[in-house]
Amino acid sequence: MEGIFAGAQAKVRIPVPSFLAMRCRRDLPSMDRLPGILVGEPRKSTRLRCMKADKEITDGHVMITFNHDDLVNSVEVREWESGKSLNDIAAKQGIRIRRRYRTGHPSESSQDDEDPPHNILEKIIWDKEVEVSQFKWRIPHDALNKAIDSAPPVRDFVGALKASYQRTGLPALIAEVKKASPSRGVLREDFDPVQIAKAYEENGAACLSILTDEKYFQGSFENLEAVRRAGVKCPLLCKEFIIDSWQIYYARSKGADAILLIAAVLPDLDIKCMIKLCRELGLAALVEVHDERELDRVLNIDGIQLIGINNRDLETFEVDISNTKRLLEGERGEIIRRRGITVVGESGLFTPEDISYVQGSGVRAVLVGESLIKKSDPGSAIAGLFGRDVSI
Ligand SMILES: O=P(O)(O)OC[C@@H](O)[C@@H](O)c1c[nH]c2ccccc12
Repeated sequence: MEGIFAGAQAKVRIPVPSFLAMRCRRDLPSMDRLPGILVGEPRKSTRLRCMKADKEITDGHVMITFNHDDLVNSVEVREWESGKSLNDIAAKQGIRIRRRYRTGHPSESSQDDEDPPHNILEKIIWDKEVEVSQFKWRIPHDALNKAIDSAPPVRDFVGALKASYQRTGLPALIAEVKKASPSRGVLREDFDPVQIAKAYEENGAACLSILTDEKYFQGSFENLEAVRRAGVKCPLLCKEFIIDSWQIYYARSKGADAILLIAAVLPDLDIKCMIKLCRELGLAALVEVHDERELDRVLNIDGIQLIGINNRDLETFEVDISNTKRLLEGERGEIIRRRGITVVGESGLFTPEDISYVQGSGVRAVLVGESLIKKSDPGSAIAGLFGRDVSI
C-alpha cells in the first residue's frame, strides 16, 4: 500500500471507514482505531502517510476530504508518528477509558489478564471492540452501502429540538426507549419499543433515543429499525457506544437520524473525523461530556452543534444534576451561547423542578429515560415531568 503525501495546501482524501483499510492491511499499527485515518508504517517515516485512494478501496465508497494541515497539525498524528500508542495519546487528553487491544486486532494479545477493566464503562467499551470487529467482517461493505442507499431519508434532529423549544418554551424532550441499564437493571418488563415510541411522540417528545446496545441495555438495532419503519416522525438518536466509524454507517443504514459520541471514550481526532463523517451522511452528532475537561476538549472542535451534558458519571453511575449547571457557568456557557450550540441535559431528571433547574442553567433540550419508562403509562408521564401537556 502506497502512502501519499500532499503539499502544504493540498487536500488529502481519506477513505472511511477503517474497516476497509483493515481488510486490505493486516499489519495496521495501533492507530487504526482512528476512523480510517492513520494507516501505514509511521515509525519508518516522519511524513504523514495516508492510504492511497485506489479503486478497490474507493469504489462506491464515501470519501472524506481533510485539509492537509488539519492532519499534519493534529497532535495525535504527530504523537502517533513518534511511536506513541493510542492509549497513551488518549490518556494525555485526560481520557481514562483504555482500549482493550493495543494493536487494534482482537486476534492479538489483549490486556485482560494483566489489567482487567477498571470500571463499567471500560468493560462496555472492551466488549464493544470485540462486537464491532466481528460485525465488520460479517457485514461486507458493499451490503452496508446498499443498505444506506435504500435507507429512509435523514430527518433534521437539531431542527426538531429547536422547533420544539420555540413552540413550548420548555426544553425539547428526547425521550429514551430503554429497557434496562447496568446501573438500574430492568426498567420495564413489558417492553414494546414501537408502542412506547408512538406514545412518546403523541405526548410531545421532539426526538427519540433508541438504545441499541444488547449486552448491557437490552437494546437492539432491530428496535431502531422497527421504530423507524413504524412511521414515527420524531427524529431518532441511535444510542450506541461508538468507537469505530463503521458503526456510524451501520446506524445510518438502520434509519438513525443522529448518533452519540462520548468524549470520555473518543480522542479528539476521532471526534473530529466522526463529526465530518456525520455531516457527509446527513446525521446529527450528539457529543456527550461529563466534566469541564471533556467540555473544553469538545469546545476546541469545530462544527459541533449539539452537546450533551451527562449528569451520570458513566464510570461510577453517580448522578448529580448540578453537574449541568456547573459546566454551563461562566465562560464555557458564554462560548456555547455565542456559537448557538444546543445543550442537552442528560440523565437523572424526574420532576418539573429538575427540568426548570437545568433550563435555568442554559439547557434547551433534555434526554430522559428512567423517569418516563418506569411509569405504567410512559406517554402520559411526559406531562407529569414537565408540569403540563407539551404536545399542544
Ligand atoms: O434514564 P435517565 O437517568 O433519564 O438517563 C437517560 C440517558 O441520559 C442515559 O441513558 C444515558 C446518557 N448517556 C448515555 C450513554 C450511554 C448509555 C446511556 C446513556
